[in-house]
Amino acid sequence: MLQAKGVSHKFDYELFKDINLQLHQQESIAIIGMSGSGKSTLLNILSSLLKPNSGSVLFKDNEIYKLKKSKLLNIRREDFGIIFQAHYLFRGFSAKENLDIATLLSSNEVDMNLLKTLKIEHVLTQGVGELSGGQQQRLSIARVLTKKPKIIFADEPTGNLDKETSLLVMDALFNYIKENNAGLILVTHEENLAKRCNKTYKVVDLKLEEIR
Ligand SMILES: Nc1ncnc2c1ncn2[C@@H]1O[C@H](COP(=O)(O)OP(=O)(O)OP(=O)(O)O)[C@@H](O)[C@H]1O
Repeated sequence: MLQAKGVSHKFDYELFKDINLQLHQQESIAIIGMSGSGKSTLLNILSSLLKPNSGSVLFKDNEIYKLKKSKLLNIRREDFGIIFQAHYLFRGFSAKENLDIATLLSSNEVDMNLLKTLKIEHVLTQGVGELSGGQQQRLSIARVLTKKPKIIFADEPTGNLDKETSLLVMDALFNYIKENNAGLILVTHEENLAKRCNKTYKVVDLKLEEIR
């Protein structure tokens, strides 16, 4: 479904050299590595947000950075679900209104079971500003999943959640990819989360090393 071929990238210094990766349907991949090793940058490259210096990223056999801007935007809007460390909810609107935006853009219904799994079904009428950080994080994840993306790119999705709530979120993500024939690429510092994925790669010396 998603493939990276010979991806290299540098900012002031070289971050990656000739990275190759494949994600299939119903598959989950964890990316781990030292702070500053380039995990978030790689996720940005894979998720259509940052064109690498060289190499290609293919989604369903199309080189995404060679597509017309409008096509790339469509993929980003419809097929890719990107969960950032910082969530971009609309403050001043209620939780439900934030979810409604996703249903309007995708014409999918909000999945009440998902909201229950994430334990946020009871906060729908509250304003975003009244929710705790963890509730906001889970609401932003519910909003991404409501779009029914084919691939979820998640950058430390459980970063500011306690252990129990992290489990809820990861259960929701793993259930989602199974039920929707989707894929997951997860950047995490937490080894126990990485272990739940089908494959784990570590960014070491400009390369991806598979950890078994
Ligand atoms: N837009 C940018 N311009 C210049 N340098 C950047 C840019 N984005 C990231 N970097 C640099 O690239 C390196 C890798 O950053 P990145 O955020 O990808 O690492 P990371 O492994 O995700 O780190 P962490 O685990 O701390 O979140 C860092 O040195 C960072 O300063």
